[in-house]
Amino acid sequence: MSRGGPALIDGRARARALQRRVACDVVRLAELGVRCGLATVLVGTDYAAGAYARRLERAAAAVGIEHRHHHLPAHASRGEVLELLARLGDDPLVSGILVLRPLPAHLDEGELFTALDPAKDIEAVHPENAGLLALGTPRFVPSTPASVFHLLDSWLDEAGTDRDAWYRGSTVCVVGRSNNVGKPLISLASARGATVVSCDENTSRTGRLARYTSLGDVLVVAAGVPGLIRAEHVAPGAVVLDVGINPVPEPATGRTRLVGDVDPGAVAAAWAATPVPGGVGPVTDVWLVQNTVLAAEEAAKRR
Ligand SMILES: Nc1nc(=O)c2c([nH]1)NC[C@@H]1CN(c3ccc(C(=O)N[C@@H](CCC(=O)O)C(=O)O)cc3)C=[N+]21
Repeated sequence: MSRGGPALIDGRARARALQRRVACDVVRLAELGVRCGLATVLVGTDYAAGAYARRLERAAAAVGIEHRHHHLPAHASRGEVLELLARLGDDPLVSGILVLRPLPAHLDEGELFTALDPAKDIEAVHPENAGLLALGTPRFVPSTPASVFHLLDSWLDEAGTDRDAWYRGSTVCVVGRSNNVGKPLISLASARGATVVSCDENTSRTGRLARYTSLGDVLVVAAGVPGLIRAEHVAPGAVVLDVGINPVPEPATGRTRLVGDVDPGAVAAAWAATPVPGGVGPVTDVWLVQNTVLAAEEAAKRR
């Protein structure tokens, strides 16, 4: 390569390849009389959540599965949301349910997640599914952390590495410890036999972030802080995966632009890195649809 710098891991191309596979699965299941349906639930008007619901709408259509979006007002009561979740749980045409985040402050996220039918909980937020994932025996792998490892696994395969041996000899550093991304990433890295380092905002606040991130042969950043990771945080030859999608205003044009948690200059000495946009993000919607198809297949086996 003449350009220098790291190889870019193309999330859009990998998302398209995954989408083709899922579309074939949908056809195969339809021939067996199995139908797949995704239900998304949005309470209120969060912009990012609404935008993600529209992405999922397109992802569902692209593989030929049903999608129904349920939009409740921001003041919807706990009882109204629970009633909707129960109805979706009973609906045989719904195989997967996604409750968009963030929820309005008056709703208890944990209570709603626990009310989901675990067999339809395609983001693994129900305690049973979160527990299975932590034990290393997941029913569903949640889409964002799954996408990170899908990109990483496929990158290692294309590079001709013995993936299992490589993970066992490597350190994966995860920045961010959210329930939906950081914690499942720790479980997935552990399941591959990697040495795992977990940092959160306290590591950064107390000035120790670079000390730990520079240990990572893999550095995954899911902090939601634009440009948090700079060159001094990245080990030469590392693979860097950026989960951040931060909207920042462009004063020149008056528009907003998406930037990651990794400063573009940070990865100059890395082996490979995911861009934002076009890295982890595009794989997530296809993965979620794949989980919806998997849920339908499992439900059919039980009947
Ligand atoms: N329960 C729940 N699960 C979520 O996963 C969830 C959520 N709630 N609430 C909203 C956020 C937001 N989110 C995005 C995922 C992918 C892109 C994405 O693919 N972005 C493109 C760029 C799109 C553009 O350029 O506008 C990219 O990264 O290349 C964006 C946003 C998932 N979220």
